[in-house]
Amino acid sequence: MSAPPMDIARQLAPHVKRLAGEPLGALVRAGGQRDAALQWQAGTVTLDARHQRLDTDAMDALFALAEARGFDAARAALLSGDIVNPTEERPALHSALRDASALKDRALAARIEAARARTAAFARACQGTDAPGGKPVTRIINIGIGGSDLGPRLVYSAMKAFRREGVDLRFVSNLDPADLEDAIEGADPETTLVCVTSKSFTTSETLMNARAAKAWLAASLGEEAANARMAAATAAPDRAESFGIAPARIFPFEEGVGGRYSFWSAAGLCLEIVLGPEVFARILEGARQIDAHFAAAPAKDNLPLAKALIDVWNRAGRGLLSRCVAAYSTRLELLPAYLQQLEMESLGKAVRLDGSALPAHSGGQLVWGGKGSDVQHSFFQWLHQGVDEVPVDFIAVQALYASGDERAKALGANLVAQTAALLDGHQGEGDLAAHKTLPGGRVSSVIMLECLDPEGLGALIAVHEHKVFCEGLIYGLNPFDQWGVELGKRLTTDLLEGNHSRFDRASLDLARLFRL
Ligand SMILES: O=P(O)(O)OC[C@H]1O[C@](O)(CO)[C@@H](O)[C@@H]1O
Repeated sequence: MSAPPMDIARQLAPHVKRLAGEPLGALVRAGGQRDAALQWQAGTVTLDARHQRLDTDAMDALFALAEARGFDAARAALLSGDIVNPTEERPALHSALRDASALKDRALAARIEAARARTAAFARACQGTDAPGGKPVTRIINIGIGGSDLGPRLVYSAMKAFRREGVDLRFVSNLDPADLEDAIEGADPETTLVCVTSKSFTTSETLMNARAAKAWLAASLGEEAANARMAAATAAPDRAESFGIAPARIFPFEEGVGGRYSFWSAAGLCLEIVLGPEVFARILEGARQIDAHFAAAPAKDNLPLAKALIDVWNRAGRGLLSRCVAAYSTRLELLPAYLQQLEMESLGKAVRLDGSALPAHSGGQLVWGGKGSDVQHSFFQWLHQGVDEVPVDFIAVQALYASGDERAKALGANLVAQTAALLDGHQGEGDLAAHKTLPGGRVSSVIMLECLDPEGLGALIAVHEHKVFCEGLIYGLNPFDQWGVELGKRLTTDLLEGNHSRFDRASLDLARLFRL
């Protein structure tokens, strides 16, 4: 990561200028080498970027950026467990959680493997009379926020079809008491397990909710039995113990596991219980296959790198701030929210690792989106006829659309229709021609899974994790820290403790209304 900063926009400018004048439809229909150069495959995931305003020369220029930034060495450093998060002096261990064999630090690898065996054993115990309350767990409540919530939430929502019979998982993240009220609805405290998931075990939302959940358990079972139904997943086991959770039910993970990359670790404990260790292992295996592709594929064949470069092209080259993710699958409806944290917390930085400022129109994109085809009836109007161009990532599941169900087939047809409408637009006619015209020329990519099984889900998430790493590398920023979230936490504490001196009048008026 020590390569010097680059003026990405200047290097891409000749290609951006050359391609800006081309009608996108004509560029796409030219076919030839361009077709092959804009499609990638990694295991069961494919990326089709033929609807991007790109050609082979522009792609070559993008791959040259990756080479100039030392892609090969940076990738090796990530996967072998070197310090790739220098502002916190940590490695980034999410790939090692899938397969620790590439780690240089063998003691660390052994710890990761032992931690996995322990969570799997606990998950199995929860299925029978070895469960904390002596009866199989029927309700798991995961209490966590940010990465300690969004990962487990996405995976559970995507993998509902694989959950074990007789057990349900609910999530509590927000401080609104309604979160916990919903999570305990219909639950039997006797057979409920509360998993407190917090890397730091200092996050105030999580700790307050954990206290409230414990009080709910204690109200019907008493203090001791309530404690027995509390488990923790954390990188700070001492703090979890001080909180009152018994060491036997504290499942540690490494400091080098970032919060938004953490569900592969013990932070996925709630998933391992509700899905069973075997299904959880299959999710890891899908991710491991992408890790193997990312590790071995040459730059030009490397799907996560190619996706990163396409996003750099649109952001730094073409100046497009945001990217829309439209997942054409109900099971993947939480993917946009998950990617929002993964990408925006990782790449929402304005300084490079060397402390120099990033130029305008660079750094992470504003990521937003939703579930197709629903979003066609909400914000797609803006994508088709609004003033701004926004690249769209269509997330597709081949086996779903080809399943023979006529609704699923129509869902696939909707996806294809939208990519075509964005590309070609439509020339309106008659008096209202101007209103009925869609300009077209709007870019999109399709990221397709063969099938949304545990392996497919793991692969899809790992592709995005490595993509984010590559973008961080190209921009020269650290995708693994998140200092920007700290100030708000401190100010909240100030308000709750009555330290009002640094607040402005409007803020204090609000504080008074809220009785702070
Ligand atoms: O797991 P923890 O330490 O409770 O943190 C929760 C979340 O808070 C953040 O630190 C900041 O929002 C995220 O990075 C993290 O996922």
